[in-house]
Amino acid sequence: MLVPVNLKIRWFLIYALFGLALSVILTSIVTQAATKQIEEQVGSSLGDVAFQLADKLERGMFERYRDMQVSAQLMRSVTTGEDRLERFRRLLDTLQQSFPAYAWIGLTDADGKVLASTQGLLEGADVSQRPWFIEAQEDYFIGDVHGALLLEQKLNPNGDQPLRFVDVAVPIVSTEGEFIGVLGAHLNWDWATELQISMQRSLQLHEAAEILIVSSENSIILGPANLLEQINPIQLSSTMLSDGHGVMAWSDGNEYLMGYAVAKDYRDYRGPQWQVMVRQPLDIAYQPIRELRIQAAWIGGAVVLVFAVIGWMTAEKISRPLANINQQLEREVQSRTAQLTQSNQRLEQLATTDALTGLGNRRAFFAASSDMCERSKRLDTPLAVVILDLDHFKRVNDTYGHGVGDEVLEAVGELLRATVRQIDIAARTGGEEFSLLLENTDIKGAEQLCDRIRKRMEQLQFNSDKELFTVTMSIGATLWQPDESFDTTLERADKALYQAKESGRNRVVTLG
Ligand SMILES: Nc1nc2c(ncn2[C@@H]2O[C@H](COP(=O)(O)OP(=O)(O)OP(=O)(O)O)[C@@H](O)[C@H]2O)c(=O)[nH]1
Repeated sequence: MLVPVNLKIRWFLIYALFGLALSVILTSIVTQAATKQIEEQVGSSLGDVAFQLADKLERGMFERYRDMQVSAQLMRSVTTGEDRLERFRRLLDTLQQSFPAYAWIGLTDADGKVLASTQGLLEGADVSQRPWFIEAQEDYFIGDVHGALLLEQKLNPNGDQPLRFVDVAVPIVSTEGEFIGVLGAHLNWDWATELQISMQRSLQLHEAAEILIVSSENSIILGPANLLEQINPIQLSSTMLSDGHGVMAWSDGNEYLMGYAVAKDYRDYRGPQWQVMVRQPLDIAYQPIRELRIQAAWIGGAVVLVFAVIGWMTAEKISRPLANINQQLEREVQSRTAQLTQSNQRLEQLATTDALTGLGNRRAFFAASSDMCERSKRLDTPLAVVILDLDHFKRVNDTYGHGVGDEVLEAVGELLRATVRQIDIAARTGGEEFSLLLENTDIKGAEQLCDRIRKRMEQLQFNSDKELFTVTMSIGATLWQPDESFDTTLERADKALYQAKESGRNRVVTLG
């Protein structure tokens, strides 16, 4: 037996949907976990690079600050001697050679006049209005990135890119505690660029990752050319101010996975507080997740397929017995319905049939009368109503016994059945009383038929133990009038019957 197709499809779909839901949930869990992991791993890797660069920058600046401090110590102890300035110049040159990023180192007097400098550059110049000189009169000074016009002309007369510098300056105070000058250095900012390039190598695995250095005034002092000098749009919250990583939206509308670090101070030394940011576009950082999603989609598709196939096969197994039961039930219901219909028909027949003669009973007669009156009216055809009553039937019973009487009644039933048409109604409406409804029959036709019945009855011979005998019947007939009730018609038929009895029995009387 075949399993119904829609049941299989339903089962198939339920399993497929279940598989789909399962793979969607699993994919979402896996990709969420992977996203977190990538954020954590890539973010901390970017953060590490930021931290290392911040540390290198800060350490570099700290070392320059120490260079200046040590040199200043040396210089303050050398206050005499004609070649004093020449010795200072040599010291500064040596210092410059020890660290090539020194673009210029100079010693000023207390009024800001350059006394000695590397390669004698700007000697005699007045730098009293320069921030590094002004600030360094009080305490050491670490300046942010800036250009320097005079130095630029000397050091880079044909350069395409303007030079940028950071300043380190310390006051020189005599042993008596008197301020006698400033030792200042301009550090070529290319130094930081080199550090940045060297760190960039650590980012090889992070495609499109960029390093940015932000000044204490929140301006981008190192990074991609299009971002230089711009204000850093990322507002690090107070909880982020130290080192860390996270996903952040940039002012270009893109999101970046970003590691960041702020250069740390050393003991009493306070550096320039540069902030290093290492950022990778989020869509590139999340590339592995996209790949994972594609893989998960393939696996999910396979899971859905497997589930669907299981569903299809299970449907065979589960639905076959169900279908069997269903069919059995259907057969059972059909058979029970047929039995019930038969029983109902039988009951209906019993309720409307006279058991002795097999003709319709009184109930059937009246039920049929309303239909026939209706049809007669509609078709405008006459309807004859006849009442037949056996004559002296009491005598038959009394003389030959009730059983013989019944046989007579049965014979009347057969006679009537055989005489009337299929469309007519013959019923036993009383003990020895019968009635007919004759469709499309006028009073003349009714009279002829009744007389035929009467004659046949008269001729029927009955056999009792004692003798042969005959029974006659009296018949009253009339027509149903469309404007009258059926009871009125019956009363008229009964009246005709009465007249037949009164006028000698074994006759037919018709009324109207
Ligand atoms: N055998 C038999 N007799 C029945 C049955 N039903 C009624 N009878 C009898 O029919 C008789 C009817 O008698 P009455 O009403 O006096 O009428 P009648 O003897 O036919 O006289 P008229 O009708 O005046 O000719 C009664 O004796 C009833 O017992 C039946 O089913 N079987």
